[in-house]
Amino acid sequence: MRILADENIPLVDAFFAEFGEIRRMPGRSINRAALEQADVLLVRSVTRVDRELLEGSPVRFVGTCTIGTDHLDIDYFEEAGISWASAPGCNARGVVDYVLGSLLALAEGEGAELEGRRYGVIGAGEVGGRLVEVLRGLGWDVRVCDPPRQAREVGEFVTLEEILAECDVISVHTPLTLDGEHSTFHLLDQSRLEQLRPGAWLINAARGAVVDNAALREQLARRTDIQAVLDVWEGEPQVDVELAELCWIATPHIAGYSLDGKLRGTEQIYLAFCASRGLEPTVELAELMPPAPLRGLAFDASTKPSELLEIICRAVYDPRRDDAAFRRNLGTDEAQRRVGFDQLRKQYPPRREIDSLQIEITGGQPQLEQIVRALGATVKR
Ligand SMILES: NC(=O)c1ccc[n+]([C@@H]2O[C@H](COP(=O)([O-])OP(=O)(O)OC[C@H]3O[C@@H](n4cnc5c(N)ncnc54)[C@H](O)[C@@H]3O)[C@@H](O)[C@H]2O)c1
Ligand SMILES: O=C(O)[C@H](O)[C@H](O)COP(=O)(O)O
Repeated sequence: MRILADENIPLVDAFFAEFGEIRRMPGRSINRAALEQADVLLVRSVTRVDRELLEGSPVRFVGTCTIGTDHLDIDYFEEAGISWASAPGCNARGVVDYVLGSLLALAEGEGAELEGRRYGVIGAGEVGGRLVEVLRGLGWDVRVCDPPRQAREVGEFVTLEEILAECDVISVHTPLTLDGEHSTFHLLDQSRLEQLRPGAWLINAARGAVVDNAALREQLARRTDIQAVLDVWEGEPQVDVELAELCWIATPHIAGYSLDGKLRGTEQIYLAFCASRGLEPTVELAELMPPAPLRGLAFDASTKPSELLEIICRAVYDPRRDDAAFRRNLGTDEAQRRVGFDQLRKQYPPRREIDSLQIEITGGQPQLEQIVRALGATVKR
């Protein structure tokens, strides 16, 4: 079997070498010619995989080691009988850690208290659902807008208009969809952005085009009270420099780039591939995952709740590090900025996830232990 893989898929050899010869390429360079000799195509989000790319090729399995599927033409795969798989939820925790780190940075910069604000989560699936759980676990006031879920389940959902009118912090976690009843292309367009509350914070770590970037740039330029955190950009790797400069945190689509999340993405595609061929999986991620450099932290009962939250989150990940690197790249010329965007992602330093930490609180303290549990970490006894 001939496998063509994006060069940025980690552990591709460990999981796929037993099935045949693996060829690697930059994801943005994968083309029809490269696929003439491929039965299996493994991609990330930067490769558009559709009829134009695949028609006439021997490819019979497409796996994307990502949560998002907006770069795949799934209707075409089904019409052409091509098996496919994505990696739902693989890096959702990394995005939650990114949002927490961004909230801490915003709170510090704006001199605001996080617990006094009202949170609106738009799209409560793998990422948004976990985020809601964490924020509510911290005892914060959270509203959820998810019309597709609302149509299927009983739950406490609100409309997008209510989120805009009532929430001080809005975090967007929908897929990018271009059509259908709940299409999300420019879900936050000019008229909705105009409805942001005074002092609102907007976070988008979903897909760039869910927020109208030009309209957001205009809002941020006009209203100095609102703040934005953007990890994803319309037209990336191209970035609207003026918009990026107006953001509180700006990063090159790395919110979900925890090492754990990336490796789980490869594992999930391996498992899906085995299932599609009726094969018994033989490789286990647990045996390949390197130990985390930071296993645990210890506090005493005098620690303030806000300090505990800040120390735990920042010990694992602080998005200001990625923001600083991203801004250095903004200063280069346009061609270099696009290359730099991809390079920052390709050379991303290993980052682990908050929920792998063991936290000891000597003397016990129920409020502190509740924060640890809300973050998904373990209280060490
Ligand atoms: N920045 C990153 O590194 C990164 C990492 C992981 C995922 N993502 C992106 O985050 C997004 C969410 O991922 P996920 O795994 O949670 O997806 P998911 O499919 O599990 O959840 C998406 C949720 O959005 C809801 N939704 C759909 N249309 C909506 C609408 N119009 N209004 C409100 N809600 C709507 C769905 O019902 C669903 O519950 C995707 O766009 C994904 O590509 C980005
Ligand atoms: O959809 C996802 O899983 C994320 O957006 C993921 O972080 C994308 O990473 P990429 O495939 O672009 O490396």
